[in-house]
Amino acid sequence: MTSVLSVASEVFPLVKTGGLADVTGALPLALEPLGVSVRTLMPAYPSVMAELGDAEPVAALPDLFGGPARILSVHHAGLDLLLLDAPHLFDRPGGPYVGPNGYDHPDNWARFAALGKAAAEIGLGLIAGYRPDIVHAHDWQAALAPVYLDAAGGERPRSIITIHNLAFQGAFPQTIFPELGLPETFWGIDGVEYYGSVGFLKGGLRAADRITTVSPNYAGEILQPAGGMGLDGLLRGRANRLVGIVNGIDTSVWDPATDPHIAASFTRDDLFRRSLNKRALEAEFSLEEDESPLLAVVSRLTWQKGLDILADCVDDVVAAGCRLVVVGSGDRLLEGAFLSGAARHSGRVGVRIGYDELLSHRVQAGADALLVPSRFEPCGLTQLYALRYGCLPVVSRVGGLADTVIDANFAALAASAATGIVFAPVTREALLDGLTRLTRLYADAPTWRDIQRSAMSSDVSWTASARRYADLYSSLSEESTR
Ligand SMILES: Nc1ncnc2c1ncn2[C@@H]1O[C@H](COP(=O)(O)OP(=O)(O)O[C@H]2O[C@H](CO)[C@@H](O)[C@H](O)[C@H]2O)[C@@H](O)[C@H]1O
Repeated sequence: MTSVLSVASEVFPLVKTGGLADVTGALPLALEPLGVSVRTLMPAYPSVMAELGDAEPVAALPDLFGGPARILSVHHAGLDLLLLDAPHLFDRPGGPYVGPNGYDHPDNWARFAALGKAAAEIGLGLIAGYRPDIVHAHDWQAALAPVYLDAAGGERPRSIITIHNLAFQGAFPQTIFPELGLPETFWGIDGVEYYGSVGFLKGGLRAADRITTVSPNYAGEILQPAGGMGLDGLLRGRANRLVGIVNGIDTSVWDPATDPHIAASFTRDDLFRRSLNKRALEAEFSLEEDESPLLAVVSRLTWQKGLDILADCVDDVVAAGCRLVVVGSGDRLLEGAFLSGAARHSGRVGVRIGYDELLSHRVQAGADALLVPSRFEPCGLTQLYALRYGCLPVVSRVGGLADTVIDANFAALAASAATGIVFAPVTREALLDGLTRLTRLYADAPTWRDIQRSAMSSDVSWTASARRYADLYSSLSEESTR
């Protein structure tokens, strides 16, 4: 049995701001039947302590970046959790990364260096009777775990870092370097130094024994200057250590046949029941009730997601006879652009600014198509939920979107393989062209239903990808420490 310590700043269902949490919450469950036992280390934020504060203390770190910390152990939602209880770093209002004023917590460097340091200490035997074979760090917040393991030298677990989003690199001023407690030699190109700053992700990518990212196509894109966000040189140098494994989704949480959060359950064999969800969604967003295509967005509203391009097209979408619902939050200008679109087109466009997990289920169940015009997308999960719910994804041909959606071109339609619309490049013209193709297909009801059935038959589960992680873990744990 391979033993893995997974390290992340967010884990579904406890704390989620995006797709990272879905992955760190679901992957351990998919690995268990494959003989991989995963313990997950995450910060004990106030909401986590409120729910699980009576967890059992299993280790102490008397001085972790300016205060005492404990490691608590608890089982929750099928996960074997280790909580990093460090009140001086995590017991405060706000979100995991941002304070109530909307700005990053000023000591984020210490908060997440502490997460990496605690992970390394656990990897090296801090908890009596527990010594993982692998420490698997997710994104910049956990990226110092491989660095501290590397710095410790000697016998140590193997390390993996997974890039969920290269845009967030955890860069901090050089002045914090002495506080990290790393050897002087780690200030340099082979350590955490990145153009004169401390780069958490950069350090993790340098130190980890393996690097993974969340789709094969994105693994290729980040080796190019256009997709590498300044790290492509380093990544090219380590390309033989890099692998792309496409994300899955938790198909028990996202199952239209049993979903308790939608108006009417349905399967690929009784798709007519789906229209009850469409009616419910129209009512919820005060939209006119009709049979025109109902398009949807569920997303962080950011440049990455290309939603400024969609915001520019709202009038065209309505002119083409479609309706649109948008659920999301983020960039204030984008929020305003969609809200003003809704004000201009009352009854045709509905917008909900905010984050609402259950509403996202109702949208996937009721909308006809989900729009994901991302400029870059390491994998993307919403298009996977959409496939599962017969809500046809309209995606740009980038990253994991290109790996997971089969465009309804002539050949794919003839082979009954199409599962959505894929457009390129990421421009207003190409998006509108994709939407024109969509409305034509929608008008042809039998073809539309065929595509929905193919979409719903796509394997979006974790099964195949969990196997790939299990194989990676077992081959890596057999390698000896450098
Ligand atoms: N307003 C809202 N209300 C409710 N739910 C909302 C919401 N806004 C977003 N969500 C949910 O948040 C998640 C977003 O996941 P994505 O994978 O699509 O993107 P994200 O950029 O966060 O993740 C990063 O990490 C993941 C995981 O590896 C990669 O798939 C992705 O490409 C990468 O950018 C989905 O579960 C979605 O339903």
